[in-house]
Parts: sequence; C-alpha cells; structure tokens
Amino acid sequence: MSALGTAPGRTSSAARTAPVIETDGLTRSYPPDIRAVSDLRLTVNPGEVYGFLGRNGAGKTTTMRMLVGLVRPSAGTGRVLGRPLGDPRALARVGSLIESPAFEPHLSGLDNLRLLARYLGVDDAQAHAGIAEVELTAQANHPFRTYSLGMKQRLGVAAALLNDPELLILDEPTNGLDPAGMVAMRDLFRALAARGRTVFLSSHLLDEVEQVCDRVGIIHAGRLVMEGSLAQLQAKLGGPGLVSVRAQPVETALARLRSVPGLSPIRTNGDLLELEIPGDRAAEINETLVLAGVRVSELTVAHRSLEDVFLGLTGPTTSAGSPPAGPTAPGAGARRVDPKDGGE
Ligand SMILES: Nc1ncnc2c1ncn2[C@@H]1O[C@H](COP(=O)(O)OP(=O)(O)OP(=O)(O)O)[C@@H](O)[C@H]1O
Repeated sequence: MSALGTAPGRTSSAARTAPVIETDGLTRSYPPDIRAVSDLRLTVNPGEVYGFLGRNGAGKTTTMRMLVGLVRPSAGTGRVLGRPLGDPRALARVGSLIESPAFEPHLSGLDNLRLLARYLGVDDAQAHAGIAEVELTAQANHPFRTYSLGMKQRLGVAAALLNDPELLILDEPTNGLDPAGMVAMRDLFRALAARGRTVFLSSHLLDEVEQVCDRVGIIHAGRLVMEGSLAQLQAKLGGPGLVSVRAQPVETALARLRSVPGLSPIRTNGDLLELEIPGDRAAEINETLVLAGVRVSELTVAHRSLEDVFLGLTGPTTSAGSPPAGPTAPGAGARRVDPKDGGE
C-alpha cells in the first residue's frame, strides 16, 4: 500500500500536497457473488477537477458511497482528506451529492436550503449564496415539487456547497441539465477548483469529462482501467479516427493529399474523401487543400465515443457479460434499477 495521506488539516503544507482522496485495493462485493468495485486504486489531488468515468453499472456510485462512508468496503483501504473512509472529521469538510437529497416537496428551494443550513449550523446567507451560485435565483421561492430534474439537481449541488467544503463528491451532477445548465455547472466546478477546492465527479459522458476535468479515472466493470491527466487520456484517444472532407475539384484534392505522408484518403465517394488519421490533423488537411486551390465545403471529424475508449482500453465486452477482470456475477455490469434515479 502506498503512503496514504499523512496528517490532515488546512494549515499543514504536507496536507496541501497530499492526495485528497486515495484508495488502495478498495473492493465492494454484494452477495451472492457480485464484485461491484474491485481492487480500486485512486488518487485525487488537491485543487483538481477529477472525472470518474464509466458506463452504467461500472461501479461509480458504489465507489462514491464508500468514499463518504455510506457503504463499507469489503476489502482494501482509503483515505479522504487524510482520514480513514467514513471519518466524521473528514466528512464535515466534504460536500456530496450521491443520492437525491431528501428535500421537502412543499417548501421552496431556498427554504429547503435554509433548513439544511440551520441543521449544518451554517449561516443563512450561505443558502442565498448557494442558490445564486447554481443560478436558481429566479426559482428560489418556487415549491421544490415544481422543480424540473435539472433544477432539483442544481439544488442538490447548492446543498453540497452549503458548508463550503474542501472536497465535493458529486455523482453525475449534470444529469438532467439542459446545455446551458451544463455549461454553468462546468463553470462552477472550474471556479471551485480555482479557489483551491477539489471536485470529484462521476459521469458516463466522455465529452463532459473532457471539457471540465484535469484528471480522469476510467472504471469498467468495477476495475480502474486508466487514471491520468486529460492529456494522457487524449493521447490514448488520439489514435486514428475518421475524418471526412468534401472537396472540389476532387482529383486535385486527392493528388494533393496523397503527396503528404499519412494523409492519403482510404475511401472516396464522389467529392467526399475519407481519411483515417488522428483528428488533430484536420486543420492541416484543410490548410493543405486550400493552399492547393481546392474548395473545402465540409470537414468532419468522427466523434470518438466512450464506447470506443472502452474498446481501446479493455477490449470488446457485451453489456450483459463482463471481461475476466470485471464483476463476477452473471450479468454483472448490466444496469441495476436503482431507487435513487428510478433506473435508466
Ligand atoms: N446494493 C446492491 N446490491 C447488489 N448489487 C449492487 C448493489 N449496488 C450496486 N450493485 C451492483 O454493482 C454494480 C455497480 O453499480 P453502481 O451503481 O456502483 O454503478 P454506476 O457506475 O454508478 O452505475 P450508474 O451510472 O448506472 O449509476 C452493478 O452491477 C450493480 O448492479
């Protein structure tokens, strides 16, 4: 086991550089033989936005529940803010959104937060600040029961922020948000990181993680298949992808591209040329063609999905099956209908 966090505390310089979350061999099994999380070794550093990426049933929620002491590990150890998992002294400095918080349906969003603020012993002003921070001011006095899924989610994040936590642990925080809400939430996470807070969020959306996270851990069938910086993830994704170019005159375009090493089209269909190259060479293709007097009317880089990343990192699996390293139960990795979100 690595040197898990030493003495915690805001004032210690050692604590500032020690990981905020560190786990070693963290495992959670469910009877009769489901391995929801297996031998997980995570390192989350202070001040970063860390994306915990995995598809449905990968083990994200179970991991987060262990981190905040809601579920006891079957094996392995971990530390949060330098203290053992579930230690109340650490949890007092953590804000989390894992299960939907039990808000009072007939109270307004603001009154719900005030109630929670009183319970946590924090100033009422924090409730107002939280509402503003998640951009719910216009709906602050509407009853919670009238809130959309996205508004409920934003109120949940505001609740997690109430005690001005050093670490936020958020399970799929952008679930249900519209595109503008997603952008606002991403901005909030970056702003929190800029203030030295650490954000550990889960997602099954590669795009989302790429846009907001500094580091990424990819969990698949209960196991961590990759952990590293966004640049390292992108390097893994930077392999050949499919770039399509619509260009005229097509003969000139073909001849020009064939003359540049590595840019030879693999297929042509009328004036559409397809190249299998890293997507970051798209601008080079455009420039090459334009300088050769070719008109480029369309240039698309095929989007690489999370599925592609998994296939690249783990090899093919079926949704009902699992690779040898994954959950041990038949059907492990398939979606469990969870009361927290009512399933898919
Ligand atoms: N209480 C439980 N009892 C039995 N199996 C469970 C329990 N909780 C989780 N599992 C199983 O553990 C695996 C991981 O579930 P988990 O909820 O952690 O995944 P997830 O990555 O959060 O998925 P999602 O994105 O769908 O929320 C799944 O196969 C799930 O069915």
